[in-house]
Amino acid sequence: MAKQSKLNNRRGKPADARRLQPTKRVKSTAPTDRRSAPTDDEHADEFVFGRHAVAEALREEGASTINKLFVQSGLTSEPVEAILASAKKKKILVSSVPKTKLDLLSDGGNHQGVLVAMAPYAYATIDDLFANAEAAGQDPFFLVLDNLEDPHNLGSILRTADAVGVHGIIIPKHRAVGLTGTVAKLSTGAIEHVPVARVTNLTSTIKLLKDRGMWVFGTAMNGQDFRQWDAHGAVALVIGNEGKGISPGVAKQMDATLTIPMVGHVQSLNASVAAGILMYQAFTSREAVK
Ligand SMILES: C[S@@+](CC[C@H](N)C(=O)[O-])C[C@H]1O[C@@H](n2cnc3c(N)ncnc32)[C@H](O)[C@@H]1O
Repeated sequence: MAKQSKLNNRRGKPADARRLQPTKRVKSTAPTDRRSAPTDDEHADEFVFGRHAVAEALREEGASTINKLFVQSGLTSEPVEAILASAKKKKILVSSVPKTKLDLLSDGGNHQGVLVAMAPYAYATIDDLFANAEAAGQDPFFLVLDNLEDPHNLGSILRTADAVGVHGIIIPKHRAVGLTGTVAKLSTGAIEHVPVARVTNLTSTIKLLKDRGMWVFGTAMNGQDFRQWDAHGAVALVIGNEGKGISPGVAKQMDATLTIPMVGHVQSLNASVAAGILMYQAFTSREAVK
């Protein structure tokens, strides 16, 4: 693709070379109160509950490991206010829920009106992703997942991403599936090798990637045939939500849009299938000698 030479000119300076992989959390902040979750509710599979345990978890862990704080609706007391202030300081999402929800998530435990959902894997930063590429001695190859909701899709995408040497995946913090136990299982170990960064605003993160010299490719039904895609250079591939596709704000940031041609009766492919096909096109073209 002609644009590739432009891409190479725009390439930014990579961050410091430090290989980074998502680390499985082993430290328990509240051994007596932590239990496995009964479901994949709220994209986490471990919960810490009870005022003391939650306060301690908030003190020791950051937004990279705590997915969300749940507080019983209408509960106001000094310890709860302190917990809320601590969550706000660490930019952790807070959700006000009925007591029955906390009863369910804590499996009938003594939650005292507060519970935090913990990510089973720590998230990386954008700098970590660049450092991962640099450590591999390669131009960065990232995936951006625009509000994927299905853990099966994220697990499957991680698995293919590992296979083709993706240096990192970027997901939004809100309204999207994160690194859960289900995702880890479906990734068949790939979650250990592909760093995932979780960001507050995908649009501004994509602007930042472009400022750092990346060429950003969207995916939709009205783009260029993906078989022409030469993914040499620093590239990010954006995959859209299962129902809505790529959101309008993110779509505006794309340097080009790729389409996998379809001749059948359905309107689009499953997100992880499309991601797999596109990742392999990137892999094949990046491997090819120019
Ligand atoms: C199930 S599709 C979303 C369909 C959505 N209704 C739309 O109009 O975009 C989920 C994502 O998979 C990718 N995708 C699916 N089929 C594709 C195709 N034929 N070409 C390119 N990307 C595709 C895109 O990233 C899309 O946003």
